[in-house]
Amino acid sequence: MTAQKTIYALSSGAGTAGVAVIRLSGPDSFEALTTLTGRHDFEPRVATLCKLKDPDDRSHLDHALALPFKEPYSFTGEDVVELHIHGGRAVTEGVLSTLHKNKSLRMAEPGEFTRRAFENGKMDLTEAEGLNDLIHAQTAAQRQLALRQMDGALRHLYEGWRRDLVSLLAHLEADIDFPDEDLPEGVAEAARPKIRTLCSDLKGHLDDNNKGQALRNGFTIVILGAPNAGKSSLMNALAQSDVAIVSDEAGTTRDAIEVNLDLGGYPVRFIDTAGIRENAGKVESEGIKRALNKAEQAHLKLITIRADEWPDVSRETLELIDDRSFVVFSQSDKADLDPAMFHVKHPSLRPVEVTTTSSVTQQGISDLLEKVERYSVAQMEINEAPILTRMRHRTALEECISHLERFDQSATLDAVLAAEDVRMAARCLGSITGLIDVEELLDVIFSDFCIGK
Ligand SMILES: Nc1nc2c(c(=O)[nH]1)N(C=O)[C@@H](CNc1ccc(C(=O)N[C@@H](CCC(=O)O)C(=O)O)cc1)CN2
Ligand SMILES: Nc1nc2c(ncn2[C@@H]2O[C@H](COP(=O)(O)OP(=O)(O)OP(=O)(O)O)[C@@H](O)[C@H]2O)c(=O)[nH]1
Ligand SMILES: [Mg+2]
Repeated sequence: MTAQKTIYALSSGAGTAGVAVIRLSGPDSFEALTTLTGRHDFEPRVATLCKLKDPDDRSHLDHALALPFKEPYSFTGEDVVELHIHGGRAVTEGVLSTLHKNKSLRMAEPGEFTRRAFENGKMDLTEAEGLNDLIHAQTAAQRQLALRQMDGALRHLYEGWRRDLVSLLAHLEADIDFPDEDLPEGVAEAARPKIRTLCSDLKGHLDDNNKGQALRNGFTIVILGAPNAGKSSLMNALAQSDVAIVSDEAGTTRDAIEVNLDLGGYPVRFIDTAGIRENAGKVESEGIKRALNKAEQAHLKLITIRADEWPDVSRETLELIDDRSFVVFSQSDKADLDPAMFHVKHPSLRPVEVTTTSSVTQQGISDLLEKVERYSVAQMEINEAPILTRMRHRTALEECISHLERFDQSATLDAVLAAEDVRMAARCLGSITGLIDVEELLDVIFSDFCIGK
């Protein structure tokens, strides 16, 4: 492999801070450190206090800690130098522009350090994705999920399955290449039950109610109902902040408004939407279209119905109520209503809960929040089993299953076809971990990272 160009980037966040870290990786990292300090006496994995200077005019840039790592024992597997500098704008800009003048270096692209770690075998793609998830984790449960994936939970699962397929494939191919040799009868037949078991393991793994994806992306709760039902007021009451505009004018909310909450360590996103009604004007109709669109993506819908208008509920509102909905009788301070009335009037509808709230008196708000938390946590709670977190993995696993299901038919027909199905299935698993040739995938995955990571 040809030596890669040495890259550098600010690895800590933007903005003023006590300390910032600039990271260099590649064959010229140590040389660049010498250029900045005029010193050669650095020891791998030992932090050394040193003065950084611009080699052109000897101007003083910072008093810094330099921490070098000798390849292959570094995050990227290459020579790495970390400069732990003072975190102000002038210092970071000064050091970065000095590095910029060094012709043997270039700025890192987003995710490039991690990409090199992957290319040097420090991690597979699922671990790299876990690392990215860890950096973006907003809640404790998301952090745990990401750390588990970084530790290789998915890598071991998918690699195990792939190894099983590769070993079956070896037998099938031996049978094709040496049909007259003294091999056991019906290799394809013998593989059949194993393939079926694997297929059902894969399906079991996929059949997770999208738990991992919900936990990773946040559990989406959409507040819906007629104009003036009190949706924006409810959202503000739940979030305990004035995120959405409230007014007595019907049709106040047009765009969907989001607020993220941490409920017991689990990420929940509330979305307030435009009131749904017929014969709305042009802008409001667009808002309603967006509301219905959000309703389709919702993990849970809060359907607000004004207590003081009951039992008058529009058809549009009733149609939204399903087994992933709570009915919320809003503005309970205006009318005293028993939640049980809902079932009496609409026995065929099956909302999970029916509650009453008032955004003015706060009646029922904390009770609703508790019910919402219980429901969403139950949908996201994970056990020890490795858990699927991405659409990319789901699609590849589904494709893998389709090849395995085709094997069942091919095995009766033709050993060559059967082997090809197994090979394709193994390839699908390999594309998830990246332990096969997946060059075109890499740009997509790593461009999603931050610079300096
Ligand atoms: N200063 C600093 N802090 C950091 C990082 C970093 O790169 N720099 N990390 C960056 O993400 C995380 C720690 N992850 C790291 C992972 C591997 C290696 C490393 O040097 N690995 C070598 C040696 C392993 C060992 O000593 O056990 C290797 O894998 O060969 C360093 C950091 C979080 N904190
Ligand atoms: N008394 C009382 N008034 C409320 C309550 N909730 C909302 N209101 C009032 O009802 C009116 C409409 O409230 P919003 O929260 O803007 O209603 P909305 O459903 O978001 O309305 P649109 O965005 O137009 O669809 C405002 O005047 C609020 O002050 C409540 O719990 N009690
Ligand atoms: Mg509103």
